[in-house]
Amino acid sequence: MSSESRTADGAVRDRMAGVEPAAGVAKPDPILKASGVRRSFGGLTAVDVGHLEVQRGTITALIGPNGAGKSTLFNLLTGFDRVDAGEWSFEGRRLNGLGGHRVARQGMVRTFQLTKALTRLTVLDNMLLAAPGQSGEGFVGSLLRPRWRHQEEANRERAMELLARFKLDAKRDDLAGSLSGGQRKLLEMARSLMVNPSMVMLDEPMAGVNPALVQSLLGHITSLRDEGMTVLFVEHDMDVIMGISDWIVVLAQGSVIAEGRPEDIRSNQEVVDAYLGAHHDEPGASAPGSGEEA
Ligand SMILES: Nc1ncnc2c1ncn2[C@@H]1O[C@H](COP(=O)(O)OP(=O)(O)OP(=O)(O)O)[C@@H](O)[C@H]1O
Repeated sequence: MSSESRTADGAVRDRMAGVEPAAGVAKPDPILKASGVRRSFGGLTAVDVGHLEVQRGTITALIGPNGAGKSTLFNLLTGFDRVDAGEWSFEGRRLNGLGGHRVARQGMVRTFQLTKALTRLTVLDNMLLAAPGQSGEGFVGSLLRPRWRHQEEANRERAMELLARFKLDAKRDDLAGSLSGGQRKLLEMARSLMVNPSMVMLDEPMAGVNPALVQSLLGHITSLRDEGMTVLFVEHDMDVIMGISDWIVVLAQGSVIAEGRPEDIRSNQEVVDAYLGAHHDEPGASAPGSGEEA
């Protein structure tokens, strides 16, 4: 770990010092706040979150058993699904009713459990499609061409920078469909950074990734935090969760049942009973339902 990273870790710990490990607890400087967020599918309540705050500049893990509502909560907060009730704000701005693209423009982006890379486009085109203000070029576009050309050049430069950072620059002209599962995850992460977000939400970034790339992905996630971004991620692998998270939020049956630092969560009997079970002490063990593919 670099000394820069140690400093960032320390800074995060200082900011979280004194925060009670309790479900719904207020944070000193929350970037995201949600209250009373509910979503049902027929008779099933998938999400029912009383209150949740995410501290700026942290890596926060959202964990819980299969069907706990983690992906649904991600979808709701990022404008990919509609709440039945509740409200939430990002950087103090209410996000209710905004669709995914508008949420991303506010600085909060997400990746998907199943990567959304467009397999028949090149790696570079996938990046460019995620660029801000990307709307295709119609008749009006052709009139505005000079201004757009400048924007396009800036987007291309940013895309190449990010591809280099994620070691995908040599693959820029390959079809995204030819990438391995792990490389697609890297592409997904790189794409999400095209809009210069202040918060990234990663839905199972390690699922289906071989162990060598897991290390690389972990390094990238830590770097995002060390550069000041806030990371909220869903993950099943307990080693990853305990090793990388500054804070952990536990969801069960749609509600937050516990929050805290990794050591708080490890010793929380309710969480152990509800989720971790016998798995939490076994090195390399994944929690139930991790669905690991590689
Ligand atoms: N579009 C939908 N229609 C009906 N039920 C849904 C829909 N989306 C999610 N659900 C249900 O809502 C509950 C929460 O699902 P969700 O996918 O959010 O859980 P999760 O915690 O992300 O699970 P996993 O760890 O398996 O990905 C589940 O019971 C699921 O079957």
